[in-house]
Amino acid sequence: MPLLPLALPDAEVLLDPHFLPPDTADALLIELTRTIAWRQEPIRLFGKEVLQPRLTAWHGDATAHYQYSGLALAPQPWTPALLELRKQVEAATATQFNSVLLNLYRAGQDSMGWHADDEPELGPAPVIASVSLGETRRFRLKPRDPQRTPHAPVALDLASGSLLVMRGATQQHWLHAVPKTARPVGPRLNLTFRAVLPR
Ligand SMILES: O=C(O)CCC(=O)C(=O)O
Ligand SMILES: [Fe+2]
Repeated sequence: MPLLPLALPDAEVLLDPHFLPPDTADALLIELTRTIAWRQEPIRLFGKEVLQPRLTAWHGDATAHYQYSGLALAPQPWTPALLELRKQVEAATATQFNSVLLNLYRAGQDSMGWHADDEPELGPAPVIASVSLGETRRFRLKPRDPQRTPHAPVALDLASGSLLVMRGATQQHWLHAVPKTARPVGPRLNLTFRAVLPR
C-alpha cells in the first residue's frame, strides 16, 4: 500500500496503515519483544530523576551517537530483523537511515509526552519513519505555535503494521505524543528510524 500524505499546514506527514502484512507484524512483534535488550531509562523531568514511562532500545551504526531527553545513547548493533525492516522502510521512503529508536509501551499507562524530534544531530528537516506493531495506540499531533500554524490537534490511531513518516518542517512546527489510555490495552512496539548526522 502507498504512503498517503495528510493535509496539514507546515508539515509533511504520510501514513500507510498497511505497510506490513498482519502475519509479518505479529512475528516481528514477538521476535523483537523477546530479543531486544529493553531498558527503562531515567530522565530528568522538572529537575527530578524519574524513569521513562516505557521501555526503550537504540540500535544503529556505531557512528550514530544520539542525545535523547538528556541521555547520551550509544547504539546497540543492528540485528538481522532490524536490518530487514530497515531495508523495507528505506525502500518505501526513498531515505537512508543509520539508526532506530525502539519504544515498548507495555500497557495503557506507558506513554510518550509532547515533544518534537528536533535534536541537532537529526539536522533541520529530519525524516522520521515510524513502524508500529501490536496494540493500536492513539498518536497525537498539535501545532507548536497555533498563531503561526492554525490547525486543530490531530489524532491518528496507529495500528499494527502501519508506517508513519514525518519529514520536511514537521518537527519544526508540530509536536507529537502518545498519551496514556485508561482502556485495557496490550503491548505496543514502535520503531522510529532516523538518520543521525556525524559529529
Ligand atoms: O510511539 C510512537 O508512535 C512515537 C514515538 C516517538 O515519537 C519517538 O520515538 O520519538
Ligand atoms: Fe518522536
